[in-house]
Amino acid sequence: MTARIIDGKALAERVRGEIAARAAGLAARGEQPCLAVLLIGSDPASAVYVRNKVAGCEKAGIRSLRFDYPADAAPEVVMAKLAELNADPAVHGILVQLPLPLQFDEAAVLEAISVEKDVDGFHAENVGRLSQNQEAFIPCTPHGVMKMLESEHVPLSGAEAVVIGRSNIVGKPMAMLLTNAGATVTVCHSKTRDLAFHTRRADVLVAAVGKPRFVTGDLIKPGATVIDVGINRLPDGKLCGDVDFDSAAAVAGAITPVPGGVGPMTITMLLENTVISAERAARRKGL
Ligand SMILES: NC(=O)C1=CN([C@@H]2O[C@H](COP(=O)(O)OP(=O)(O)OC[C@H]3O[C@@H](n4cnc5c(N)ncnc54)[C@H](OP(=O)(O)O)[C@@H]3O)[C@@H](O)[C@H]2O)C=CC1
Ligand SMILES: Nc1nc(=O)c2c([nH]1)NC[C@@H]1CN(c3ccc(C(=O)N[C@@H](CCC(=O)O)C(=O)O)cc3)C=[N+]21
Repeated sequence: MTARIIDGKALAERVRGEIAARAAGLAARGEQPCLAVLLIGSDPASAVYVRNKVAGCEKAGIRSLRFDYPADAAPEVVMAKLAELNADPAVHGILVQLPLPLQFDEAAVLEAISVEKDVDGFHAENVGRLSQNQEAFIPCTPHGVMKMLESEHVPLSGAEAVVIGRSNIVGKPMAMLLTNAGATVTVCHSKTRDLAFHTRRADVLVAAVGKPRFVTGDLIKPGATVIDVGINRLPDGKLCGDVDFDSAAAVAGAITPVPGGVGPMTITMLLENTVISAERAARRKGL
């Protein structure tokens, strides 16, 4: 068996077309969507992602503001900028690229972003809303995964879903969304005693581990849908996922590639959240 490849890039293109149309409609009413991105430090991977986000905005007709700070920036300076952006009615979304340098209290920075502009969905209030299945900004990576599962008509109600990884930005919100969709969810992590026992039962397996080619074919149930969130840069400069693509594709029913899978959908969901925020602002102003 060879797995069907889930083309995240193609889906992202399609969804971005719809987002661009909504952005154009907003601009015509005088409310052009605008995303502010803050990058602190000079991590090369973060710089690439931020560049991709800004480019994605531009193509969709979303204005972007970029603020770069040195790695030794004072937290007060960044907090003051966040306060300014919170108060700026022309700004609809604010994103602080993670990870942050050590002098920053990450939770405090995320809390300092206004809930209405928290297009990453990392503010505690949005996290709480998601856990209660209330309307909230949903973190972009797991949201993108849900869109991919939806577009592939992968049944989730009653399905066994296994997420490897329990981070705040991927694993936990992923588990929450799958739970809300009716799956029976198991969250695995570095302390999990028998990983294969869990993963081999998964109809839907999401890998967010941060280890290149960690999930091999022998961990996968035949016919399962495998979602590879991992982005790992190999010594030769090539990008690879957390899933060993070749051995996995021989067992799985469907699989996402890296690159061209979850990554492009992550940025798409960021653009969508920014447009949603701008639509709410326009409605408040009666536009
Ligand atoms: N495509 C995209 O848009 C995005 C991709 N990523 C990528 O996804 C991956 C995960 O990101 P992120 O969640 O931020 O990473 P983290 O490092 O925060 O989390 C990794 C998780 O994997 C678990 N883990 C580590 N080793 C093992 C192991 N041997 N067995 C089982 N579980 C293990 C950790 O467990 P423990 O908690 O016990 O330490 C942790 O929960 C990375 O490759 C990252 O680059 C991230 C964000 C967006
Ligand atoms: N506040 C915050 N929000 C984030 O959403 C966030 C973050 N911090 N920190 C880091 C992770 C990582 N992340 C990615 C986004 C796009 C691609 C992406 O576009 N990937 C392309 C390839 C990119 C390349 O060529 O390097 C692909 O998979 O096809 C990858 C990873 C968002 N993150």
